[in-house]
Amino acid sequence: DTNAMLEEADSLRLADPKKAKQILDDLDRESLGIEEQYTYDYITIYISTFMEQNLGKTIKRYEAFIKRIPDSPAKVRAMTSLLGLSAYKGHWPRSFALVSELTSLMNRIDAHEVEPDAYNGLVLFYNEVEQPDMAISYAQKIFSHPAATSYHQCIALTEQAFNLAISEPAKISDDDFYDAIELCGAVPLPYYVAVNYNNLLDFLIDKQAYTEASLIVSEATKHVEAIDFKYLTASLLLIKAKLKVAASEPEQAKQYALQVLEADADKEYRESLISAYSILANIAAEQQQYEQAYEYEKKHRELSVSLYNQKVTKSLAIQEARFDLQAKESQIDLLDKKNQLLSTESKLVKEQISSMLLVIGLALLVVVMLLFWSYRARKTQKRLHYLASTDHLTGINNRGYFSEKSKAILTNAEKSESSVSLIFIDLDHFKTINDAYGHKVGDWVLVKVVESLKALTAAKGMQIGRVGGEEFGIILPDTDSIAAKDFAEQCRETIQKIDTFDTGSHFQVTASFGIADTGEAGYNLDNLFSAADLALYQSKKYGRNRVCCYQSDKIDL
Ligand SMILES: Nc1nc2c(ncn2[C@@H]2O[C@H](COP(=O)(O)OP(=O)(O)OP(=O)(O)O)[C@@H](O)[C@H]2O)c(=O)[nH]1
Repeated sequence: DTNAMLEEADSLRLADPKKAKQILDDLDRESLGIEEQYTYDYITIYISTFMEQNLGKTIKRYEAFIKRIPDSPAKVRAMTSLLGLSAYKGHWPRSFALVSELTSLMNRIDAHEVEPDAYNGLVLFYNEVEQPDMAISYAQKIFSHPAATSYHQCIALTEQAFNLAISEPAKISDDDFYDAIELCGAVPLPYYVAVNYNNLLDFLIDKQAYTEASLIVSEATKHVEAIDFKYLTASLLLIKAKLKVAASEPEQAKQYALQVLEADADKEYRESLISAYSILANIAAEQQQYEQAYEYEKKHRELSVSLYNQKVTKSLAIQEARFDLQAKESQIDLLDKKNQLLSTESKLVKEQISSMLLVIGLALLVVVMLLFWSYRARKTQKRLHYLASTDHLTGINNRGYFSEKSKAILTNAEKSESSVSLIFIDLDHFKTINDAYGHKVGDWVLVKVVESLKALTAAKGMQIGRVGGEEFGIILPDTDSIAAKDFAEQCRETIQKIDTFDTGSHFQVTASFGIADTGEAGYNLDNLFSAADLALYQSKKYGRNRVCCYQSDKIDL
């Protein structure tokens, strides 16, 4: 199973890099999933750190890898390893930038499984740059992290105890170190067990608990010797020397101090050396070996100055890197704020536009509604006018409106001194039709008569109206009674020809006509109406179905 092989290589990468490499070589990288390929590449670079012993090259590989791959857990791991190497190399600007990139990457993605590794990396980094508070805060993230193993917990406990001993010694006790020793022993991480013993001894000596310290020295020696790491050996020897000084055993103190010088012949761990020279100088002075004391004191001073310079250089570089990063971050912050401002502004503009559109929309709606209302009002007005002016049954003007129109025609005619004629038409024996065939047939006759009259009056400027139940009027502009009489005859004949077949009965429809013109009756409407009425009366009187004209002296038959 390729994934199981990859996991095995991963777990062996620190303990047995050669074996891990062997496993990777046996693996077909292309057969892995994309995330697994990233892990494969990460382990390859990680192993190369040990195999090639060329940190510069490894760092370049990590940088290229980080650039190449997308946000992923493997990227978190690579950045964590790179952070360790960069700090070790004293590349402070890059280290601080990496810390910020790493923490933001972890916020962006779900890197749950690899987070404890990253936190460990951050703890060690803040240790290195002497920011104990930050180291402690990341250690605490590990304690509560569900993916943290006892490996992570061991490192976190060790670093927390170490940093608390520096920043807040009142807050911790021997137990904190013993907890770390127990946990690291169970993993097992013998290196960290030894580190914790040394740290505990330093802590005890700092608070002058010499007896307590003496009791665990032999146990500590066992663990430190098992590791065989120069730095640890030198610090433990120094601890022993300090204890002998405290126990007023200068000869033994001197022996241990001299062993420190031997253990760190390359002068790599100057802090132990400096303290050892200081102890040696004091003892020599007490023993009145002043020349010797002077020599030790000289070495002590030299190393102190050199360490001090080294520390100052490092601290300055760290400060500068932190300052640069802060400056960059505040620049980015400023840019962010500017962008936020811009986006708020554009949002505001958008909102203004949309509220303007809303206002325009509302205005349009109001206009449309007003138009609609006025349209409705006009329609209603028209309808009311129609209802007020029209006869329901026949659809022609009713008496009132017919009179109005006639009046207007007369007024105009009077101005132009032209003739106007009025014809009154009254159906004959209509009551008999109603009585004999029913009211509905009577209605049918009325409609039929109007239809025939309308056909005759159409397009001649004449107006027709229903002036009574079975009585109609026609007003004829520019027409004298002679022409009107001809027209009336036409009407009379048309009515007479109405075929009542559709009613289911056969009967004759006739009408009587009365005509008056302005030449005889004048332009007064009432007079004209009365004159036409009179002529109509004459038609009825002389046998119906005929046309009579009004003449001021006589009625023309
Ligand atoms: N079916 C119907 N009958 C109507 C309508 N309006 C009036 N009438 C009838 O018309 C008849 C008019 O009768 P009269 O005034 O006595 O006149 P006539 O029977 O036509 O006799 P003459 O006019 O003398 O020839 C009445 O019976 C009215 O009820 C209507 O809208 N429909």
